[in-house]
Amino acid sequence: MADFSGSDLTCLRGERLVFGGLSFSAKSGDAVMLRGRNGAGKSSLLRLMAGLVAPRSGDLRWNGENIAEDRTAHHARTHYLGHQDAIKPVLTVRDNLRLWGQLRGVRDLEPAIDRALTALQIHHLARVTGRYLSSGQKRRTALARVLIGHSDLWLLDEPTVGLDRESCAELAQLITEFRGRGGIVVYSTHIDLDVESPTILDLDDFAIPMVEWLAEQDELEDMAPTKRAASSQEAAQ
Ligand SMILES: Nc1ncnc2c1ncn2[C@@H]1O[C@H](COP(=O)(O)OP(=O)(O)OP(=O)(O)O)[C@@H](O)[C@H]1O
Repeated sequence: MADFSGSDLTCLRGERLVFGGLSFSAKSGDAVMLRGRNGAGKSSLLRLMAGLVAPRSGDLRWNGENIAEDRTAHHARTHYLGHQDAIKPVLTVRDNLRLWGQLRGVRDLEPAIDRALTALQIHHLARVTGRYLSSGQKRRTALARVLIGHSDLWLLDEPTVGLDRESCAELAQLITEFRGRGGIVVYSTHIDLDVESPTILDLDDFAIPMVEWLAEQDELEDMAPTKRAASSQEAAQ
């Protein structure tokens, strides 16, 4: 039984504190749905969960171990699907999937690609190059990547964008099957995806009001001379 949790997370993007005091916990078979207004920090949280950026404070743990301790292990167990489909325009759909599988060191790659193409109903597009795909077909190809190779954690940022109603239903079914195999899925969406009883994490509940953010900036500025004094002392020693 796997356990994925975050405690007291604060996220800084650029110079802006996006959210603070955010905690969550998920176990094998769980689904966590992120929601919140535009800019609330759903993508940012997914990037923290993927280990692509570090939280400003707080930590993320997999089976009790901080994911920052072994990023390679965390990347190996995680499939992260961001906003960008990252489909190479000059490669065919099959070659895109093959490249991805090779990068992840997937064994028995060709049958795995066939299964993913079938699951996403894009087998007929296998020989089409990326540049000729519609946005929905690109999204399905990106989702097919998630099915290639073993993973314990799916992090899906707006997976339904560009998908028609039928594809959304198929995605919900793939999520159900993944959960049935003990996977944990965290996803953001602005539309209703038919996923059974997800835990809902509303990022609006963790927004840091501008006034608090400004106070924090003042604190940081006040701290700066102290830090400078400390580092010049350190240099003198
Ligand atoms: N690369 C970046 N550099 C600086 N600030 C960023 C960056 N990316 C996002 N932000 C800021 O971080 C905040 C959170 O953005 P994020 O994309 O995580 O929100 P979101 O909830 O996913 O939004 P949406 O629903 O519009 O996709 C926003 O205020 C945004 O302007």
